[in-house]
Amino acid sequence: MKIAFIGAGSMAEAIIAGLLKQGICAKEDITVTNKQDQQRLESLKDKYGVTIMENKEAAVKGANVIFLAMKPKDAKDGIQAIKSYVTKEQLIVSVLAGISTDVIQDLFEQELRVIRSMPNTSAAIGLSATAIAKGSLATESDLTLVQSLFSAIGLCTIVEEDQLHAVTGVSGSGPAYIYYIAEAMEKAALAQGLDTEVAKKLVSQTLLGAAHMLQETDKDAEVLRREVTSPGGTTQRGISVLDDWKVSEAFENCIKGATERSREMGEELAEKLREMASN
Ligand SMILES: NC(=O)C1=CN([C@@H]2O[C@H](COP(=O)(O)OP(=O)(O)OC[C@H]3O[C@@H](n4cnc5c(N)ncnc54)[C@H](OP(=O)(O)O)[C@@H]3O)[C@@H](O)[C@H]2O)C=CC1
Ligand SMILES: O=C(O)[C@@H]1CCC=N1
Repeated sequence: MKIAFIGAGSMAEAIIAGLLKQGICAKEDITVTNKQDQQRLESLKDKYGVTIMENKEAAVKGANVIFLAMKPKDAKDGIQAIKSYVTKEQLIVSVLAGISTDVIQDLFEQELRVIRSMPNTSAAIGLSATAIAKGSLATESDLTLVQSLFSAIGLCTIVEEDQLHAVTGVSGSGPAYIYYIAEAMEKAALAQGLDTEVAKKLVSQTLLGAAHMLQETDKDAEVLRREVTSPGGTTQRGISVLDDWKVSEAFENCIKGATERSREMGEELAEKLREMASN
């Protein structure tokens, strides 16, 4: 299978790294293009051996699957640059946060099969949490194909398209929340007298162990939390501070805000297109 990436940023790299690491495709079968950053393309070529192209026609020609991996704000220009070379036989896979498959089809101005996805950057090590949804013209077999691609680089589940906004708020952005917690815990560990290296190791291993416990035991997060929390002990004191600072509510608002932002980004582009159509 030949895959073209339109956009060569962190998400494209994470998917490329994952696909190659898992042997899903050969480096010769991956073509990458971007807007202008030649140095970035060269570095992807050096690191992964993929083919890099400035010419957009050459980049998409012969690809079975075309990944749209530019920022949502660049979707219009990015699609504009390739749309006359894309054919109905090619499957479009979008990773664009917030942008609906209908809007993507409108931007291409042709009836294309589009699968919308929301992976995360842990794809780079085969641990993405991805959800996908199919556009109106995509088939069940398109969905199965894309699910198998993403399953090679982590977990991949199928959802209704509208749910991808919430998925973005939870697992698309999710790694950043966890890094935020890691940063905060490391900083706090230093304040309590631990060395930087020791703090980093303990924090990352604690996150890793807790994630494995969530996946490998049948226990809910709440049960696992209670098991750590001895009455009158250290954890209870720590958690009571988190409760006092309303950290749980903060997460509720964090994910709500990110979900809303995904909807807004989709609406901003749709509105722009409506304005252009009416002028
Ligand atoms: N980062 C993440 O954790 C996640 C991101 N996503 C989605 O992935 C997409 C990419 O995000 P991310 O990788 O972080 O973004 P980056 O900013 O890292 O990369 C964006 C890429 O798009 C390229 N680009 C911009 N305009 C065009 C154009 N007109 N034609 C071709 N390529 C273009 C840029 O090229 P140049 O450098 O030359 O301008 C750059 O290579 C976004 O839509 C985001 O919503 C989804 C899940 C997680
Ligand atoms: O922050 C963003 O908009 C993108 C989408 C999910 C993760 N990063």
